[in-house]
Amino acid sequence: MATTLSEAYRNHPLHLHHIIPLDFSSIRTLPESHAWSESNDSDNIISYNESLSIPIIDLMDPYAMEQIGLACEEWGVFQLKNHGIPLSVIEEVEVESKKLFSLPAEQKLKALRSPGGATGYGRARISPFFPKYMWHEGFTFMGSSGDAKKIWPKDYEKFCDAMENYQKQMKILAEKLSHMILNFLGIKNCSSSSEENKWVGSTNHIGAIQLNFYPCCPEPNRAMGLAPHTDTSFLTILHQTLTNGLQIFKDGSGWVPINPNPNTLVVNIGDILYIMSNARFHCALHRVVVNKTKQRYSMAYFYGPPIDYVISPLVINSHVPRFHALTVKDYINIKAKNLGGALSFISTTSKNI
Ligand SMILES: O=C(O)CCC(=O)C(=O)O
Ligand SMILES: [Fe+2]
Repeated sequence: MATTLSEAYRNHPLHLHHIIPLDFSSIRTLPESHAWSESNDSDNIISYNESLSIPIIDLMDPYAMEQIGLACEEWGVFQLKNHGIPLSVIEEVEVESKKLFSLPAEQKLKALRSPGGATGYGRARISPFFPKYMWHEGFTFMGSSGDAKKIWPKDYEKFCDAMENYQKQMKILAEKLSHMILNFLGIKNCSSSSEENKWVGSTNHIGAIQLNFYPCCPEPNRAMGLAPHTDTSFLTILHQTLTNGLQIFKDGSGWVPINPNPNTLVVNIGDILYIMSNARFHCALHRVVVNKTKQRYSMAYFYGPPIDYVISPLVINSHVPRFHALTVKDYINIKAKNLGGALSFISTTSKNI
């Protein structure tokens, strides 16, 4: 699976300086290379406010499907409790991620992502689109992590077991949520749907884990943990440790924090579902800000259709399709070149295509 995703990235290899993270353990002041202008932040951050809170949905609630659908329309993101993933599975992943990121830089670099690769250790893949570097390091894998074996040739088993369990659980949850969301959209009743959505629940899908680490930052107001982006996935399920930082952009309101709640996962829709919903759902633009005294970790699971699947708006009714149909691979290629401009690139009303 990693190979097929790499096929999509191979045409857009990155320079090494966009892959190798800073060795944060030796840094005491914010380097110019990581100093973003102040204006991107404080004015725009909305503090936590009852009327502007991301919905928390109980998966056991009999009306969960409707609540999820409404949250996707209004926010493109929601928090999920009673999700069924055992706490021990999440705790182990947290322990193993912390172990990984606390290793000396030279050990982590043994698993450095290759320039055209999709998996391994490194900066966020969106780095080349921004003038400054992010206060972040990450580790990506799909299926069993061969890269963990490069880091720990003998002791990789605990890490790999924890990650495999987490991935298995995340896949089950992602399938369940995908069925609910497609049902909400009425896709189940659409004549061509059963063929089109066969990837949900099959082994023929893309499932990737992204471990993120945001070290303490000497000048958090001038730094950026993860710059604004949307995920390419169908949907993303995220566990965050108990440090604030994740924010979602809401038109007319600005950046709204998604503060961590114990035993609660964050679910956001990705570009592929946004396209399939014909823009009925909200596009979940998000970013991460950093902290002076608290480290932050997150573990994202990206779920989506296989690379050769044709994505197109499925909710047409009397509406005009707002996007051109294209394969996942072609969309990944367009996004690798355009990032935030990718959706307008495939828009039926834009002049780009
Ligand atoms: O760290 C987070 O909370 C968000 C991570 C994220 O957006 C990503 O990995 O795509
Ligand atoms: Fe993201």
